[in-house]
Parts: sequence; C-alpha cells; structure tokens
Amino acid sequence: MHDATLILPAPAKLNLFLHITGRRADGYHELQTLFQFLDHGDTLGFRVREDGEIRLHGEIAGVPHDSNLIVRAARLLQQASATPLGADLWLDKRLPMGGGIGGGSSDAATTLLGLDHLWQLNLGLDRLAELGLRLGADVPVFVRGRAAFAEGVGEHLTPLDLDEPWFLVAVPQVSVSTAEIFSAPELTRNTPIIKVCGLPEGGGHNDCQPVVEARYPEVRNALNLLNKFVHARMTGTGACVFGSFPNRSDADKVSRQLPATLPSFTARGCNLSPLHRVLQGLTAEARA
Ligand SMILES: C[C@@](CO)(OP(=O)(O)O)[C@H](O)COP(=O)(O)OP(=O)(O)OC[C@H]1O[C@@H](n2ccc(N)nc2=O)[C@H](O)[C@@H]1O
Ligand SMILES: Nc1ncnc2c1ncn2[C@@H]1O[C@H](COP(=O)(O)OP(=O)(O)O)[C@@H](O)[C@H]1O
Repeated sequence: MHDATLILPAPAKLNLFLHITGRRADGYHELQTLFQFLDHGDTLGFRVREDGEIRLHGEIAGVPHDSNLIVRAARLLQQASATPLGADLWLDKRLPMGGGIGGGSSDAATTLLGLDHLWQLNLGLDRLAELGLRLGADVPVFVRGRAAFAEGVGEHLTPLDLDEPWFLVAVPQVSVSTAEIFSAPELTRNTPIIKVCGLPEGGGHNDCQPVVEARYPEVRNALNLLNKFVHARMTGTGACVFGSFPNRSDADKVSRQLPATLPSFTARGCNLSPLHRVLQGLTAEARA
C-alpha cells in the first residue's frame, strides 16, 4: 500500500429495505430497495504501470486473482477505454464477504473511479455505471455515490436525501450466497410496487430476511440478540443485520453488550459516498 500514489475508500452500503416485486424472464429479480452508504469500508491503493499489466497485491482467501472484482473492473475499464496503461492495486479488506454490505461491488466501483482518474479517461459516471452493471447489480449505486431508491435489478436509481443516523452492524460468522437466496422456492416475489414519494414509514421490510433466517441459524440468532435493543433488520441477502441509533454513543453502548461470538461495528449513514467525498476533494485541489 505504501507504494500507492492514490488511496481511496470503498465504503459499505446498507439496504434499508429490500422488496422483491417480480422476476424477469432471464431469472433476475425485480427489486425496490433503499441504499445508504456507511463511513466504514475497505481501502484501495493505486499506482499506474506503463506496461499495461493489472496486478492486485495481497489476495483475499478463496478469491483467485483473476476473479477478484477489482481485477475484473480494471480489465473491463482497460478494454472499454483502449488505454495502454496498467496498474498496481492494493486492497486493505475490512468488509466481511457475503455480508450483504456490498464489499466486492464497492471495491469494483472504487477501482473504476480510481483508474478513470489516474488514467485520465474522463469517461463520466453514466458510462462507468454502465460498465459497473456488467460486474454486478450493486456496482452502479457505488459508482454514482448517492443514497438512492433503486428499482429494476438495482440499476434505476433515484437519489434521495435521507436521515443520516448511526448504525450498529452485526456480522454473523457465516457467508450467505446471493444466488442461493434468489433461487429459494420459498422466497416471496410479489411485494406490491411502491412509488418513490410513498416510501414506507418505519423502514419497510426485507423479503430475503425470512428465507435467510430459516436457513442460517447464525443470522436468526443475531436478529434475536439485536432485537432486544433496537428494531433489527437484515441488509441485502445477508448475513449482516443492523439497527439505527440517533447518535454514536447509543450505538457503541449496544455494540459492547453483544457477545464476543457476534462481531459488530458502528458507522454513520452517509447520503454522499465517502469515495465521492474524497474524489470531490481531489477535483477541488486540481482546480486550485
Ligand atoms: C441483493 C442485493 C441488494 O443490494 O445485494 P447483496 O446482498 O448481494 O449485497 C443485490 O441486488 C445483489 O447484487 P450483487 O451481489 O451484485 O448480485 P450479482 O452478482 O449481480 O448476482 C448474483 C446472483 O443473484 C441473483 N440475482 C441477483 C440480483 C437480482 N436482482 N436478481 C437475482 O436473481 C442471480 O442469480 C445472480 O446470478
Ligand atoms: N474484491 C472482492 N471483495 C469481496 N468479494 C469479492 C471480491 N471480488 C470477488 N468477490 C466475490 O464476491 C462474493 C460477494 O462478495 P461481497 O460483495 O462482499 O458480498 P455481498 O454481495 O453479499 O455484499 C464473495 O463471496 C467473493 O467470492
């Protein structure tokens, strides 16, 4: 990481609610979901290479180099822009994998934006979001960097200004496969469609939660534990569960009362992604 010339955050997200409203002919599910970012996440380092190679240093266990979404995002951007440049990349992984807090998708989005900046491509957010969608349904919201109501498979985004509470996120020690939950026969796929002006009071619900709770006792236990203190919900297809608090100390207090078997972290909800806050700073510096 110390050889990097650019260091950027890859924040987590929460799905404050997740409604499944239908299923497309290709098997993908139509969703309505509310995304907000957290000021907690992975960190990526970047350095341009003149030889065109893409090299990620420090692999994550279980994810081969060439399958890592960081490497795939870098190669996709290389192809799309026909740049002769490459990059060395470093990843400081803090986000649990398969946690429903979007770590892989956020790493991919930070890679697209970081390399667009370093390679001086100026492709623009629309094009980068379109490339991001090829890597995963959650990548576009991280590319655009605004809390949003999302529809379709997650690519139709309406940016929103939401309250920015503190969240306690508990991390059950299990990885939930998104594909497994979406293919579950018992998953309900008929929540009525809502309008962005009619967002549910009190937070809405997550259609994946009952499926995951029934299949993963670790998630069920985490919800039971957190529900003793706050209205607990699951994010994405799990495994992480969360509750919101008006301030940090209330969130920290509950975090300290959870058993050691259930790790957790506290973080502020953000309507502007921490990644975009840093990029805006770089643009302002370049103008000055
Ligand atoms: C459910 C959500 C909500 O934020 O979150 P996560 O729990 O994964 O973070 C996402 O839409 C997930 O997005 P992402 O994790 O990028 O999923 P992808 O890699 O695109 O898809 C993984 C698999 O899940 C199924 N899938 C995914 C999205 C969707 N709208 N319908 C689906 O049926 C497909 O079988 C697909 O092969
Ligand atoms: N850079 C990456 N970080 C995390 N996971 C990655 C990455 N690249 C590829 N993956 C794969 O994507 C899967 C989903 O990861 P992640 O985005 O963290 O979970 P979720 O979609 O549940 O939030 C992982 O289990 C892993 O196999």
